[in-house]
Amino acid sequence: MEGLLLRRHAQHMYLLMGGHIYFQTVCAGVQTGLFRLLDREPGLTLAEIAERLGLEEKPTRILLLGCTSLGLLRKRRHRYRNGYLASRLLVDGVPGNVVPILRWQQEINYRALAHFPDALAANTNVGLEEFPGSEPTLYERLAHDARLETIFQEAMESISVQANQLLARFGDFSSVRHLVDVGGGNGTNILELARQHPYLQGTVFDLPSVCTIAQRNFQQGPHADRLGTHAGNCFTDPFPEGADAFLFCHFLTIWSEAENRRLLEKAFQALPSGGQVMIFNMMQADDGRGPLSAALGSPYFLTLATGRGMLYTWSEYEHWVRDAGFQSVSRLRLPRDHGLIVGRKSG
Ligand SMILES: C[S@@+](CC[C@H](N)C(=O)[O-])C[C@H]1O[C@@H](n2cnc3c(N)ncnc32)[C@H](O)[C@@H]1O
Repeated sequence: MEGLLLRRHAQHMYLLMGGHIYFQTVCAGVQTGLFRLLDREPGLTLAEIAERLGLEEKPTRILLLGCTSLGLLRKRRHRYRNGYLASRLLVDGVPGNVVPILRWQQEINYRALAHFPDALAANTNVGLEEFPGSEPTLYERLAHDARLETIFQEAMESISVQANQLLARFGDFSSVRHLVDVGGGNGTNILELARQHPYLQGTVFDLPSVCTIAQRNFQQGPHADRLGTHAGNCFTDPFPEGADAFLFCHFLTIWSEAENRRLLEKAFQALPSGGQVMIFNMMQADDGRGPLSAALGSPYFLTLATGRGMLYTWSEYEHWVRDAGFQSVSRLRLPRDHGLIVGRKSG
């Protein structure tokens, strides 16, 4: 019995200790084009795969062994096919694929997260030293590198695009006329909201280099007349005027409690009576036991993004919203560990 128990724990230990290898195996499957190849031509042999990918047979064997034992490929006799996860999530171009997220993890987060233990000791984002520049946040440093900034924004879009559909579908925007998306990134959220709500006017309030990307996306789309950008720093510049709702979408996870309180108070001051504040992101359970998404997301904010954020609990956000002056605070639980908290400025 004890042997069985130990074996099960040992299996779990493999998962914990081999995480870096698992991750690189998945990335290698994407980067070599293996999953794309098997999507086009399922049932190839080792030799055929090696030949088509332009690799030697031995490294191809290692890659196939890794992907098969991780459940990403299925092997029958001598032939390989994509498993469910690989075919749904790891093939470029398949709707809902996570390839941009993997690219972000690999090119931006991976090396930086090796500094996690140091970040715990220093209580700041020491992982930032992997990126040139002197600015205190990842977002500002990315402005020096257009390639990395695009990788970052595409990953955010990929993360947000599914979640945003939940926001647009379940959030109540019926009384909103002008929504400002604070830290709205490349405009994906507001584009989706504008598509679903024909009377909604939207503004992305983000750093200048990011607003350029959002503006380009708006001009290419069908709602250019209703969408715009406002370049600035949400802490040091005034919030745009004329909004009756401020949305903080995957944004308050970045900052400290004190900074979030400041942002919510600033939103309260800038809103007319009846105006709303909306917080939409992954939520940590009030009992602090998870979910896993919150546990895995939080080290990124400490070690790299700003050194000041994490995935906070529902109750923390609700307290801050109330303390900022909002009333009728409500929470809406959504799939993918997401949630929407809304507060209203009473008239
Ligand atoms: C995690 S991304 C979220 C993007 C978008 N809201 C979404 O849900 O996909 C954070 C965004 O905040 C922006 N940002 C960071 N610091 C900012 C600041 N001080 N003022 C305004 N925007 C900022 C970044 O440029 C980035 O687009």
